[in-house]
Amino acid sequence: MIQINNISKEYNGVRVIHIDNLIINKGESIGLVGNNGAGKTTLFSLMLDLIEPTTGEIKLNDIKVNESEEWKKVTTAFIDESFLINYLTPEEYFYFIGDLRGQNKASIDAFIAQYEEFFNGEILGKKKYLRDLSKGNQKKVGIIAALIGDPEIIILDEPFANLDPSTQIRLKNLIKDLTQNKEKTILVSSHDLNHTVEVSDRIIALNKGELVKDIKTSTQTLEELEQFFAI
Ligand SMILES: Nc1ncnc2c1ncn2[C@@H]1O[C@H](COP(=O)(O)OP(=O)(O)OP(=O)(O)O)[C@@H](O)[C@H]1O
Repeated sequence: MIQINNISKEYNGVRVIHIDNLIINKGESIGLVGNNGAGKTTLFSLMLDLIEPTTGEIKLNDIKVNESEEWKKVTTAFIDESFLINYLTPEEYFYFIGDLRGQNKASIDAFIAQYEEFFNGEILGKKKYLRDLSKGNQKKVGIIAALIGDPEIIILDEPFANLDPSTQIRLKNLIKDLTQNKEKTILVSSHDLNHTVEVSDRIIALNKGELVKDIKTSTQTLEELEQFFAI
């Protein structure tokens, strides 16, 4: 469960996000939408204790993220390529993350073998450093590495961006599989309203740092969002 209380962040006196109260329950799959600069990445960064809030607090499974590291045992994220280690190959990076999450090499080999199709023959066994992969392929590595160790809370910032159409479809299926048994809490931000609606059971929209929509996904949601963003 994620609890957000009176969270705000200011830069040089300018408030870029403010959310009074928001609760995300275990098992929910959240799509976070909003125009450029709406505050999506800022919200994720606050949840992951990557930046200090100006006011308020965020709790992941009842743990205040800026007071203890315990939430890291159940939480994972891929925000951007700064989460990667550029001088490692994909395999070395997967083993490194596996090591952090108590997984041995054999279990990582078995884990990454499941994603052969997602990697589309461009990631494994190539002996390329992560810095030399295309942006889309770096993203594929980051997303799959984020899933190592079966974390309960998964935060993905714009996972569809830079991915080719085949991979976008595979990623949608992957997210749907992850959410199916309602054991995981998944937050995905995206500018693609179609994708977001398809993989999320609840949509949260930000506008200029304020929460302006919080709706259960239904057959009308895509149209509602398109109308909202058409203004
Ligand atoms: N370090 C910083 N210093 C000053 N302003 C910042 C800083 N980081 C973010 N901001 C501002 O906070 C606001 C929200 O940015 P954020 O990256 O969270 O938006 P976003 O919704 O993720 O946008 P996008 O869709 O373009 O990725 C923007 O106005 C941005 O310029």
